[in-house]
Amino acid sequence: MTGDALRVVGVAKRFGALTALRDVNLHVAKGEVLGLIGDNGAGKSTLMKIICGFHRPDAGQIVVDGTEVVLRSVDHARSLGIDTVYQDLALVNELSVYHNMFLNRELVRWPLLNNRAMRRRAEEHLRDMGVNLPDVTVEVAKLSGGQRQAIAVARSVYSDARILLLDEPLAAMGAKEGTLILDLIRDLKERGEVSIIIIAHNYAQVLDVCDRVNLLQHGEITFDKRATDTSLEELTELVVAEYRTSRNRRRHA
Ligand SMILES: Nc1ncnc2c1ncn2[C@@H]1O[C@H](COP(=O)(O)OP(=O)(O)OP(=O)(O)O)[C@@H](O)[C@H]1O
Repeated sequence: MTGDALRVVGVAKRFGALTALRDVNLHVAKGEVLGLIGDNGAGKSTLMKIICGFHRPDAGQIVVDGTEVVLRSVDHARSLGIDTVYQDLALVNELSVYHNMFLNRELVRWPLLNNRAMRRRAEEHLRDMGVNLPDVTVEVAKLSGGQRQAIAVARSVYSDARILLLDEPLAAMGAKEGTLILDLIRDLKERGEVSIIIIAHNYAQVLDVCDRVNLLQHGEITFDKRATDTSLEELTELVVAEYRTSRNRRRHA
């Protein structure tokens, strides 16, 4: 399909004797938000790690903006605009919000860090993205999980990420914090510049914020529908049916 920011074509990945991904085909259009769901162990994280350059696939292609790429590392993927936001690893807790925003790309007024400029730009960017923090000089450790996640997403967008991978962005978050992240994702969607893949187990939230939903099962995408064409009942039934099948398989093994 033309206009896709990312296409994954026939991707397979084995870990020794275990086949984690068999033949994954997936696409995300520019500005689209795709929800990736699937049972525990279905291979969702493995797929994300391939897309962000951490794992090399054993077969298949990754196509970014219509060009096939061989991702050599996470940094290489990042240089192509693919970035992942992990729940816990995203930020350095001991540093301030604005230092985190500029981590590894600090603004310098030789021979010193240009703290004032970093602080001002961090404030502007966070405000622009609708992330309202009273003070960007505060240590990240003092913020809530939702605020930390929002800063991590804002940082990726600031560093020109065009394909953002969010692995369980709402896990272990209260309703208020989850709302902060969902609002941020909606805001990014409205701007239409960043394509987002979200792994999530909460299907109501997936339907709320995603344009399309893919189900990963037995190392393949077995379901691909627009969020408006499916329902919480259908998604729940798919996963329950999968659970029953695998339980029966285990019983008869
Ligand atoms: N580095 C690894 N070495 C060996 N096996 C692995 C490795 N990473 C993942 N696996 C295996 O690959 C399969 C898919 O794992 P993966 O973490 O991708 O699933 P998942 O869908 O993200 O699961 P969950 O929802 O529980 O996080 C599992 O059987 C897992 O044990």
